[in-house]
Amino acid sequence: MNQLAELKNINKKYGKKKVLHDVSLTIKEKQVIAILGENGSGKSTFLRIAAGIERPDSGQVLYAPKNLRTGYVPERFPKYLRFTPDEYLHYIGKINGISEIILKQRIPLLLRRFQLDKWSNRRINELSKGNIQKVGIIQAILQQPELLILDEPLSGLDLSAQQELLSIISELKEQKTTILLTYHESSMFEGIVDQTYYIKDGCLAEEMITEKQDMKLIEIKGLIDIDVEEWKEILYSEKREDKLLLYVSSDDSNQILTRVLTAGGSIESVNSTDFNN
Ligand SMILES: Nc1ncnc2c1ncn2[C@@H]1O[C@H](COP(=O)(O)OP(=O)(O)OP(=O)(O)O)[C@@H](O)[C@H]1O
Repeated sequence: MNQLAELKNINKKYGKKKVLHDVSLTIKEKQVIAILGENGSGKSTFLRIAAGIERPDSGQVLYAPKNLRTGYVPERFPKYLRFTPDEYLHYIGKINGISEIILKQRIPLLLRRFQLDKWSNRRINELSKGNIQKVGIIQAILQQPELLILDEPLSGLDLSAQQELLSIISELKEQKTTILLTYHESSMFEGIVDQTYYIKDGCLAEEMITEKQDMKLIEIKGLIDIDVEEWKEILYSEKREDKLLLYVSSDDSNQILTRVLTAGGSIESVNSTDFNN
């Protein structure tokens, strides 16, 4: 397998906060690599540096070939764009030097593949979160990137949009696109990811333990004034519309359920899940 990119001895600080400490990673072609870690551990920073969008304080990002085509989808794709998906994708395509003839073929095909064709003349700011996320992915794959970087691509989407996006990501893998991504919905990516790394205390380590924690996913509503996310037992939390999704170890779930009820919240559902941490 040929080497596609290499991040060498990357260091990054924000103010006094050291986020990445001497991090190195080799990305080989046709691999799907996951970068996992707790909230705030530096995953997005690492992905932005790998995409060439952010500069490290020291260290090198080397691509082979030098003009490697990279596509990057941020965790939050801008939702206030007043373009239609069609206009926006033409604009991005032109910036990337793709000819009008190719864009006229490729954009309608991608819009159809992502089931966005019926929305292609609506403005992006009028679309649902899932459809905006799909526009974000199309802009990244429009130039057929050799390296696709996805920052929490499923975050904030409902289950059917998540499954649809997952099948598109699997398809890209089958087409031999190299993918670097981060996510929290680990069980959904089983079978897609080839290698997993964790960022902890600024350092990157390859997955050592494949043992999964027995986890519960708790959906709650109605705890507006309490900062539940500060509860130390919560491994990961996510706001989704009016609900809050909490991932906790099964051992802690009863304690968390009691605390939610005591604080006046309502429990919408409790499900078993897995989550590599
Ligand atoms: N532009 C920035 N300016 C200042 N601090 C930043 C900036 N970007 C990130 N940080 C800080 O760097 C740390 C790492 O942030 P980053 O977004 O990379 O983490 P993450 O692992 O992606 O988190 P999450 O899982 O919550 O998305 C955090 O403490 C964050 O507040």
